[in-house]
Amino acid sequence: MKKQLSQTIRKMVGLKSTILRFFMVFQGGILFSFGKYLTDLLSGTWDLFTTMVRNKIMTTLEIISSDDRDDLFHPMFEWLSKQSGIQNTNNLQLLTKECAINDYFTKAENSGHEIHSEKKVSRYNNSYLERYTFTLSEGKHQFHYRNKKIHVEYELFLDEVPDESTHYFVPIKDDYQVYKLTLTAYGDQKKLFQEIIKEALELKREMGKKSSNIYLMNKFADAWKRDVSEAKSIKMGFVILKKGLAEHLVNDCRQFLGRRQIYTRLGIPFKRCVLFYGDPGCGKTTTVRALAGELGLPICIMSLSNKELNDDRLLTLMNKAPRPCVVLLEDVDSCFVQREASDKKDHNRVSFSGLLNCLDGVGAQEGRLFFMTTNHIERLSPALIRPGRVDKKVKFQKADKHQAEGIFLKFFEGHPKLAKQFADKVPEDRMSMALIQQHLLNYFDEPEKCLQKIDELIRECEKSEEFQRLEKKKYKLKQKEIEKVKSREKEKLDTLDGETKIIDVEIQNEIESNNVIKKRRITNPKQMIDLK
Ligand SMILES: Nc1ncnc2c1ncn2[C@@H]1O[C@H](COP(=O)(O)OP(=O)(O)OP(=O)(O)O)[C@@H](O)[C@H]1O
Repeated sequence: MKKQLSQTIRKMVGLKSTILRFFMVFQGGILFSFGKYLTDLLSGTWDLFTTMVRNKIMTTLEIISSDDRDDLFHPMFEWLSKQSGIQNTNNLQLLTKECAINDYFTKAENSGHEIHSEKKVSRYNNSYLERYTFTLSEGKHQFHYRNKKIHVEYELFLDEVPDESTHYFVPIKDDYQVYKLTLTAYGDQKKLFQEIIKEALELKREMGKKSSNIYLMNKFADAWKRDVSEAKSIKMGFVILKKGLAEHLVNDCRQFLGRRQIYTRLGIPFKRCVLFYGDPGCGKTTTVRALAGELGLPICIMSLSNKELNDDRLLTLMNKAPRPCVVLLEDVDSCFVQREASDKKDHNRVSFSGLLNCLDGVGAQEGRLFFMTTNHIERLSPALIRPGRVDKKVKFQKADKHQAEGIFLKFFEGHPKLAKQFADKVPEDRMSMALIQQHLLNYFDEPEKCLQKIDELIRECEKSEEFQRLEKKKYKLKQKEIEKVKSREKEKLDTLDGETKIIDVEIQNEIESNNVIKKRRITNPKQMIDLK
């Protein structure tokens, strides 16, 4: 009985202590949570208060680098690096760069930075410049602009970045590096910041003139990324096309760009679409790049066979492209073989209707110059290339005499005689410009050898199946032409009543490689003409 009682008392005491312990922990938890809530509230209120005070007495300008826009970050960074106050700081970053001498793009890139050391080095007969410069480093800096002190904070975001619209932090995608520049000055300095922005914009224009202005799709195919490889923009003089074609294309584009008001007045979408078709390596892509360079427009290049690209992303890209700009859609045949193909809609790919929406959509109507390229025009759906959708079709053929001579002169400027001989040797419309370029590159320093060795290349080409096919085609066309001329002459002879007359027969045989005009003088009309 005693034992039982003592056990019951012990149990009750144990229970009580458990309850007591539980309450103590609970109480502690409540106190901790309350404390945390209170400190959060206080720090939040403090942040709000300091932000309000800062906004009242200071002006702040934030610039965030972003890969999907033609933003002001890089020009602003360049501009800041030029400011003497920034250069005087002890908080600098070393930028090591090697560039080809006379590489104006790289020079422009580094123009503002204090040069720590510069050394000329020679490698494989090329001169390079090894340059060590100081640039803005991460952290806080300050400088004076128009007698006002400006504080600069340069931050790098590795995991998250503040979203522009919501201001919440959002995760950064894999291949993005996001930087932020914050400029702060006391007082209402909006005007001062506007001046700074103006100067940065001017610098951006300068940089834009010298850089490539090429935009490529990013890894996710949902945004444009400026091509930072040191590819420069090329001009029309770089490509050697059939006589008159380059001028025609430039004039056509210039005319279009100058007709915005006419298009608007007539209610026609302000866009132009040109299809370049023909053999590979004949200069379709290069011509589009050169046209963009000549017109001083940015060029956005996209390959429709990219697996990441789909209809939605294509539209997004179109809306995000700079305006006006040149849009190059490469190898359109690879995705849009036939209209029916769109029925089997693959969600990871661009559908036929997706491309049509992209060409006809609102995003396309802002002075966009579309260029589509294909090696197989016959595979394209007629709906894609109908008038109104495609305004112009240009065929790119293999090199003619004029092109062969031009490209030889491009490599060996001081050898016009050799260039003529070279062009005489190259068979018309049999070799692509890319193939001839490869040959010229093989004998870069030896123009005579280059001329001599072209015979070997021609012999090799003659063995190829394509060459044989083209030869057969040429033979058939020639036969047809001869038949036509024969029947025309026969008709004329039948109407001559046996009189002796002089007939000049002119055959401009386009199929003939040298475009020679053949003349036959026939004194006796009754004589049979053999033109073979
Ligand atoms: N007309 C040309 N003038 C100068 N260079 C040319 C010309 N055509 C081709 N090339 C040279 O050949 C290479 C390939 O040219 P490009 O890519 O423009 O050809 P393409 O017709 O677009 O070929 P593909 O159909 O295979 O895409 C480039 O390096 C370019 O320099």
